[in-house]
Amino acid sequence: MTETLQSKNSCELILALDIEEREDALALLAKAGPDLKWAKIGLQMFTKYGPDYVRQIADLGVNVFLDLKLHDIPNTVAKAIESVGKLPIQMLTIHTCGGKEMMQWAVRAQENVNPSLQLLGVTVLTSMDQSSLDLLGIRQSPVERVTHLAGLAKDAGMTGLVCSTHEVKTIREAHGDHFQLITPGVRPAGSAAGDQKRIMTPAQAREVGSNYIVVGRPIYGAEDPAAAVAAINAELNA
Ligand SMILES: O=c1ccn([C@@H]2O[C@H](COP(=O)(O)O)[C@@H](O)[C@H]2O)c(=O)[nH]1
Repeated sequence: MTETLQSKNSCELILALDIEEREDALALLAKAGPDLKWAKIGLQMFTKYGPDYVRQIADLGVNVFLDLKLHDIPNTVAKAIESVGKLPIQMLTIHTCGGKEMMQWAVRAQENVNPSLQLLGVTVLTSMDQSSLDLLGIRQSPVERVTHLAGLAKDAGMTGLVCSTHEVKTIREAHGDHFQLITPGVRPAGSAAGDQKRIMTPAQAREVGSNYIVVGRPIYGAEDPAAAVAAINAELNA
């Protein structure tokens, strides 16, 4: 599938495939049908099934977001991007808290290996709140921290971020449409938050200006995952 990155006014669903077995993930994608255009492969499935699994998912015709959250010294991150950047993926994550130099090396590696790959900088994980930052000794609120990391990411040449829906407006005010904003921690009304702390519904995410929402458990844990996908898409397109 040839992907087109979203404009500011539209918001698209990415399904997080944090599923135990490869066959179950493939069956879920088959059931979701053409309404689902993006699948996210994270550490759980990539560490178990590797690059061949990425190719298998891409062969189904969905765009692939490889969520490896790379965080290491600049050279190591750049080399990892040179490796996975050759896979049929449209998005890849690194951690912005790896620093400006790490992000600069990452951007250079991405531009060399796959110029159309959207590199995304993870800011403050959506599972964290003020008390999580306090425990780390970070004297900033989540929104202050995300805003600071967004500025660093922009200076390093990054054009995509992973943040929570709670920071989208602030980032848009500061940087306009510079960034593609991908927001996990999205929960349809009535769904369990689980470990997610900074959450909103799909409709609220679209309203604040997210380009993409990432949803996992409320879909693959639902009795009818295809219906859950349809309901979220209906909310995003209302
Ligand atoms: O800040 C972040 C960055 C990444 N994630 C990932 O998104 C999904 C969310 O899954 P749910 O089941 O909908 O909670 C998961 O793969 C995370 O690794 C995130 O949640 N927050």
